[in-house]
Amino acid sequence: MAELMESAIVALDAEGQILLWNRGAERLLGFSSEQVLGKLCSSVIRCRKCDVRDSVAREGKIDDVSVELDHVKGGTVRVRRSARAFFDAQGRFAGAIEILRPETEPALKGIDIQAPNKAEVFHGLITRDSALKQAFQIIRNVAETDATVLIRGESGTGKELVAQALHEESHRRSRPFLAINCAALSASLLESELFGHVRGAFTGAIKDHQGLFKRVEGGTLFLDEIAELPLELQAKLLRVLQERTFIPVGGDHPITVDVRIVAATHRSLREEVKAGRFREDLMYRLRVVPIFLPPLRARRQDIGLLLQHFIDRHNLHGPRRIQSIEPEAMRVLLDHHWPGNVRELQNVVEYAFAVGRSEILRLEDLPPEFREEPILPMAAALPAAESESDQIRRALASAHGHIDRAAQMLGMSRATFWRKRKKYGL
Ligand SMILES: Nc1ncnc2c1ncn2[C@@H]1O[C@H](COP(=O)(O)OP(=O)(O)OP(=O)(O)O)[C@@H](O)[C@H]1O
Repeated sequence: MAELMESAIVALDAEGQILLWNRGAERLLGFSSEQVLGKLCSSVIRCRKCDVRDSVAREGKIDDVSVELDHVKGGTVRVRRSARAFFDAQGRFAGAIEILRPETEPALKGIDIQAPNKAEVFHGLITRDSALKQAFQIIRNVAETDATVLIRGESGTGKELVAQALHEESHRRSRPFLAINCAALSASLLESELFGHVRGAFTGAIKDHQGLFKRVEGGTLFLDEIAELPLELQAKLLRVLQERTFIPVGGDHPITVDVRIVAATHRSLREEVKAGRFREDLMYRLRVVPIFLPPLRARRQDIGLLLQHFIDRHNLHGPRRIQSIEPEAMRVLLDHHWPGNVRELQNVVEYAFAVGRSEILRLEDLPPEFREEPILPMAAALPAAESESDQIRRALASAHGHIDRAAQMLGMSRATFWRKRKKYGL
């Protein structure tokens, strides 16, 4: 208890007005309670890039998020912020209580994040899995460097969240984080999107267009599905990595940029190099620090944890509450192959909330593929009335997450299949 009294504790209402400011907060940031009570937190401690309150309202809590706050003497203090929301009688977000710890202090007692099988929360990623916890540690270690990071993992394993975590943990956190999917655009559009173009570079280029590399200056650029980057653009990316310069489409002089690249792939780049589709020199440049995210089926202990997490989130906001999971439904969920990983699990919970009516999550509240194992040899075998999203879901389940095979089953190109999957959140 004495320790809690020493911690910096702050309470805010839904608008961000400061309701409570204890002695610990006075010591940490230098402002007296008289100076801050009743004022807007954004005008006093001016959190850098602080969307923390939005997250608390949405998620009900945040754990150990790194933020930068103003100190009374000028300058800033980097703190780790944990918060719990409180709600009014109608269930509306009414404010939050926060605990702030200086960045250098060890984690809160009682949250022993290193112990095996204990859940660890890291920038929105939750896990009990030791391989994923190791990945978090690598992220913490390399975040402050400018080393290029290559994240490998199946779709829905949290690659984009990891890239964001790297950005948030790095000195670039107050600069932009931008992401692009290299599989979603044609080569020429992708080139223009990445590097920009000058007026008159091609028909329709009526004015200069700033590319992502320029817009992200000082920050982090996340290149998802990097294995799909066309060969001609690979040379251009290599140049950015080696010389920190690029030439916009149609331009005639190089532009210098300071950008950290984080790339991700669900394929082995080594295999792509062997097949002649990816430049070996670029692979080495990109995978200075490789981070592997295991699929959900390889970390079964996370299934229950994530189910609970997503159910809690819905319980907090929606009209319906789920208090327990029927044993048969739980068995099916634990046995599932999870080709779409955490994203798929998130969607299954959403489906169950939309379809079910009781406080118990039952087998019949799960999507159809959980009730009968799908056998899907060809697109022709699909029931005519099935929606496109259901077709994609079934194809993915049948192909055990193999994107190429699933796309082939539905007679789609990889890129089209990918786009549709993203559209339906599968
Ligand atoms: N460990 C985790 N804990 C909580 N949520 C997670 C976790 N991993 C992923 N998610 C959630 O799952 C969804 C998919 O994550 P994300 O977009 O980062 O995956 P991805 O690997 O980048 O997928 P894709 O390759 O298909 O773009 C997001 O809503 C994310 O918040």
